[in-house]
Parts: sequence; C-alpha cells; structure tokens
Amino acid sequence: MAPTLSKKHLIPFELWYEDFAPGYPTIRISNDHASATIALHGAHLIDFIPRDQEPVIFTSHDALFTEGKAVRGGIPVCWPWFNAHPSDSTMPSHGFARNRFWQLVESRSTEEFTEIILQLDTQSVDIWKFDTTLTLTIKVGKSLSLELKTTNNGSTPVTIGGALHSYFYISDIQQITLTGLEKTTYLDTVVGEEKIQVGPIRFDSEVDSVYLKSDQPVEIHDPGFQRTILIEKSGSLSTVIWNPWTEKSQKLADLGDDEFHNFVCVEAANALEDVYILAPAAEHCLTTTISSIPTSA
Ligand SMILES: O=P(O)(O)OC[C@H]1O[C@H](O)[C@H](O)[C@@H](O)[C@@H]1O
Repeated sequence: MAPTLSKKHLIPFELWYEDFAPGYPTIRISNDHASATIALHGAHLIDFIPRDQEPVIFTSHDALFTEGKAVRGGIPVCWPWFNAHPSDSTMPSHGFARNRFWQLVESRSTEEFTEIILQLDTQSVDIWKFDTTLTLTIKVGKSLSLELKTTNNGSTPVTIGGALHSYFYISDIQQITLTGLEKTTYLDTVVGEEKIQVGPIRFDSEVDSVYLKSDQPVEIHDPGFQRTILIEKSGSLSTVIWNPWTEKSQKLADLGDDEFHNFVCVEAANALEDVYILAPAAEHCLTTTISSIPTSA
C-alpha cells in the first residue's frame, strides 16, 4: 500500500510530491544544480538531470510503475542480497527492498544539495526474520550521492549483500569505454569464467560481469554526449557491469528491444563473496557518488 505522504518534508519550490501513476507517488526535487525524481516504491531514483545536461540516469520507456515490481532503469536498491538468493530459489531476485514502499522520514535543503532520507520498515516483511533498520540518504546537487545504511538491531548476526544498481544514460553502447577496472579479476557470468580485464571495457555483445576486490572509481567515457560520468563508491568491494544486448533485451518485457544501445549498468555492489556479516548493533554503509563531467568537443 502506498505510504502516507507527510507534508512536513516538503520544501517550497524545491521538493514536492507527484504521482507517476495512480497509487505510485514520487518525490520531485529541483534546485540550482539539478533535478531528480525518486519513487517512494523501492526508494527508486528514476532520474537525475544536472542543469544544462542530458539525463545521467536511464529509465526505460517501457518501465512499469506499479507496486511489487521494480522499475527497469534508474537506481534499484538491491537488498539484502544481490541477484538470486544464495540458498532459496523461491526468494525474489535482488532481494525485496526494491519491491516495497518506503517512507520519507527527513528532508533538508542546503546551498549545495537537497537531501532526503527514506526508510524501509523491514519488520513487516514476512520473508525477513531479522531486526534491521534500512535507510537510504540521497543528495541531489552537482553530483548525486546515495548512502544505503543497514543497522542490525537484533541479537543474532545478519548477512547483508546487495547493490546500488545504477543504469546510466549513454549516447551509444558501441562508442563508450569504461576505465578504472583494468587488471581487475572478474567473473564473466555470460560464459561462467574468471578473467582479468585487459585495457578499458568496450561493448559489442552481452556483458554481465562481477569485478572482484574492486573499490576503485569507474569512469564512463561518452564522446557522443561529450562527457565523462565518474562513479565513486565505498562499502563495496565488487562492481557489476551489465548490458543485456539484443536477445536478452527481447526477453525483458519492460525494456524496449533497442534500448540497450542507450544504457550501461555500473553497480556499486556487495555481490558473491563480498557480503557483510553484521554483528548485533553493527552497521554497514554502501555508498555511491555520481558526477557528470562535460568534456570539450
Ligand atoms: O532483471 P533484474 O532482476 O532487474 O536484473 C537485471 C540484472 O541485474 C544485474 O546486473 C545482474 O548482474 C544481471 O544478471 C541481471 O540480469
């Protein structure tokens, strides 16, 4: 059920609510630096557009805005596991945080950014037996930053994985290059082999790779949009790079057949072995900061 929208968090001319679809409220933010839309469902950031620039984040034209379904695109919050559940195939892919309504619990305006804090009530989730607090802090300014914080309030350890599964809007998948992951070992899940990255990443077929032991920033060089997108992160030692290419795109009902040309996912992840076992009272923060830097023609 859609959450109640408290008026006390609104900021005149800067933060307001807008229904994207019936029963699907979003938070709209607009300030001197950028604009952004965040759905209460999944705390899912849907767009981020720095002033005088192309959108930085991709969302599919065929995305569904409905309860229980994650939006194709934006920044899905994958939590408390990444991809398939490690032992139970009946559990939802990428966890449950992206498929439920969150609450807006705080907002703040500064000269540099607008900040919101969203919280998910994990106590009411029937498939989750742990006592945790999950908050997502989003800052919309010149850069976009997200901090996903898990606190273990219970008396037993909790294992946490997940990702800030960012979809980036690009001019053409065959023209971009990704740097920052050179010489890093990765699991190429398309062929099921471990490899070492040689040089920048280029795309000419499906890519679904988990870069291991990687905490370094990644840059998307996009000559078509004359910009570089810098993706920094912390609390993450795995980076997932994904583009479904032709066949897989056709199988995804909420993605247009040709839209793969215009996005690449670079995900600040806690995937495979990179999970955190939180002792009682312990916290884990997964963060990402995204900046779009214009390059000269
Ligand atoms: O379709 P979804 O559940 O949103 O997952 C979309 C993709 O997410 C990640 O990038 C995984 O590495 C992919 O294997 C998966 O296909």
